[in-house]
Amino acid sequence: MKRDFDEISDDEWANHSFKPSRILTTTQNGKHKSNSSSSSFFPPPLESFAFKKPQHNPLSSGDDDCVQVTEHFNLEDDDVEEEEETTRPSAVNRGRRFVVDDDDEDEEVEERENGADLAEVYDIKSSDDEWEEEGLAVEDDDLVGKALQKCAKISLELKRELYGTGMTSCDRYAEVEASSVKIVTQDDIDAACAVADSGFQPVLKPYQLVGVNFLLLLHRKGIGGAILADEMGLGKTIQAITYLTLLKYLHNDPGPHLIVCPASLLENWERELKKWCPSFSVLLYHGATRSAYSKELGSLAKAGLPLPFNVLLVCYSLFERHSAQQKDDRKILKRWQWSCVLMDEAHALKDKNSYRWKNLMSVARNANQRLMLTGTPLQNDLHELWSLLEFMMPDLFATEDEDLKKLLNAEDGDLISRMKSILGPFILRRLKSDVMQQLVPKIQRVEYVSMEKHQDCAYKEAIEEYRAVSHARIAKVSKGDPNTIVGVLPRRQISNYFVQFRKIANHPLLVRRVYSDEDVICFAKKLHPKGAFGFECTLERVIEELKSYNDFSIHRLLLYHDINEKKGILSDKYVMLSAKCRALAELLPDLKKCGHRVLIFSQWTSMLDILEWTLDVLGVTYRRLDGSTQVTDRQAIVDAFNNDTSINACLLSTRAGGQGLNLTGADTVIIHDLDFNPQIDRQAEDRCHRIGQTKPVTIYRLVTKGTVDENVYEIAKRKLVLDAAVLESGMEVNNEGDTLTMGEILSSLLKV
Ligand SMILES: Nc1ncnc2c1ncn2[C@@H]1O[C@H](COP(=O)(O)OP(=O)(O)OP(=O)(O)O)[C@@H](O)[C@H]1O
Repeated sequence: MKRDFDEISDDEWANHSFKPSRILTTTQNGKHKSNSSSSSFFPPPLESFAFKKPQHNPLSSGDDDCVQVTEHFNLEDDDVEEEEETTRPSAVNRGRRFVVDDDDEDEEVEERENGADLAEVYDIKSSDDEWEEEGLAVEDDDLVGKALQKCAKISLELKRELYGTGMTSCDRYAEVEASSVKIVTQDDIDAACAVADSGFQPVLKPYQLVGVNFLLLLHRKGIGGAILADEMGLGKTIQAITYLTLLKYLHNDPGPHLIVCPASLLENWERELKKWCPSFSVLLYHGATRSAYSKELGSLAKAGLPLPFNVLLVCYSLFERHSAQQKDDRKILKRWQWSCVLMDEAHALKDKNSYRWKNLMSVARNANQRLMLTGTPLQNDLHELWSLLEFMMPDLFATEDEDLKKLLNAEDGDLISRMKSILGPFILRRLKSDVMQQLVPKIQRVEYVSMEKHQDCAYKEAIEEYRAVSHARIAKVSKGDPNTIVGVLPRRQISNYFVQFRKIANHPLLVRRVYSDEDVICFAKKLHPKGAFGFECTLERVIEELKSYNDFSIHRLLLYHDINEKKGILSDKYVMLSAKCRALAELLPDLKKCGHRVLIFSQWTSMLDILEWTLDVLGVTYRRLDGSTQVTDRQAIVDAFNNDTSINACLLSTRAGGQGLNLTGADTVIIHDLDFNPQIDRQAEDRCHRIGQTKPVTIYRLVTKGTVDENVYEIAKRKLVLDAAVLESGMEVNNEGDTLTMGEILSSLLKV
């Protein structure tokens, strides 16, 4: 079957976490006890964190903007694709900020400003006996426990610093508005950000000021990583930019900083940097001009000259591909000692085995600090969260992937509380409900829609077809339960069936049912002489290709080639064959009449095509943004939508349009098809529920009744329980209800 769900690759589907890794069982007598509550555990005294203004104001010196090229300059640096990159000793040692590796005492350690590495400062133990004394001994195979040991002292010290001695058991920094740590105040920010001739005066909200202090605190303590995980739209970008400004102002550190973000956000970052820190020079390293800059940067590096900018802004794709140009780019990036490598939407690093993770790590490992911004740090499971931790602090969290995977799949209440303790010192997360009482309300609605005859028949036919195929297969290979396909059908096939059911639940035109094989042969005969598939293509090949098309794709092809005979181009009534499109037909005109403006998200571009048709039929004006939209056009589309109230709607693919964009021109979000990963949908809904929104926001989730849509919704809800349990204080996992795997769902659907 031809792939027509462009936003999701086959690999992604195959690896999609449908597994119910979060059947959460709270152990009654958990083998491991959380160490964070150990009261017999007193860390060594720390230096004072009191804020001192520098004697010398770095802003007054023009030369301070110049940044030295690292001396570890190696033109022959290999890219990470060449296998053992991440374990190469030189890469590990070069920029190493602290060492906690128990048995490698000879490691070369770069001394910190205050003359000691973190392992020394926090007196991290090297032998089991010493841990035993502290009541923190763990078994050899307890990977989480080991990491917890390493974090415990850092954690306690930082918590004490933030909360005072009475509150060391607090799990997160959310409530630190009353924090005793005030390294900087708004006055300091005024002084640091003041630029002559600029009418703009940045004023941080109180919790944002806390966020900046949190980052400065970790920096002062020489902690090489941090995760700023405030909910979407609370201003992480602004806090990060202010922090970088203060590094220059307080610590005479003008960079260079490397900022990595999704392509859609490059322009927004450039704009916010210009607005909030106009004194920084920023180089956007992307698109056509990149190769020109690449040569220039390469020459600068070769000549050992300082970089002429404070911030280099790049997108994640630079770390994903294997083209010669991208390999060259990465080699160049590795040559500089970055002060801060900042990753926006850092959940993009949830897969430690991806090229993106490894390539970016090979650049970021040497940085003084790896700062991650994400409103959704916990995506599908704890294993993915660990990938983020390992990226942030490789020395602390690196471990054998396979062992960890097994361990973190066995999620339970005790493990979750231990993960909370591990995260404690490094993560700052505030929820909108915590800090922005004045933020407009968000109303959640789930619309269960009912299929009518055509769609219902299509769904039932698909069940019959797949049931017959899978039963034949089961009969052939298995003598076991005839009603389970798990372990009998290949995973990919289960996944394909599931996708087919999801498609029909979304729109029946996403499969071929209207056009028969005879129709297809007839169309092929018309299309072949027109060279629709190239003039060298044989008629047989055209027929074969067309047979793999869905109804909508054939309709579009006929439309394009103007072939409109009997049962040719479909009439508008076909677009209303889906329950969801009919729901839109009811909802959108009303919303338009009341002046509401709407964001409509789908995971599939082919579905967005059908939605365009639907909106045309309904007379709703719209813009569209998906993965195929030129990066240079994306901000213009966002601006056009936000500023032009005559545009009623914006169609977005959940992947390309769901992250980072500010679309406060809308006050309504429709999630047309839900993702298994609820964080993806959360990201999408917060495009308009954010600072700057003045109207209450309504979120509609469309779920087709009696289809796998309902299972996807259940799985997504369950995953949010884990998210709240790990990242929110006071929330606990519960054992109510099991989450089925995709295979189990299909088994029950296909059983006789
Ligand atoms: N203190 C402030 N004063 C004025 N505007 C602000 C302030 N803080 C944030 N904003 C504005 O609020 C909007 C949301 O901020 P931002 O994009 O930084 O949020 P975010 O947390 O990074 O969101 P996401 O997770 O969706 O990327 C932006 O338009 C930003 O300019």
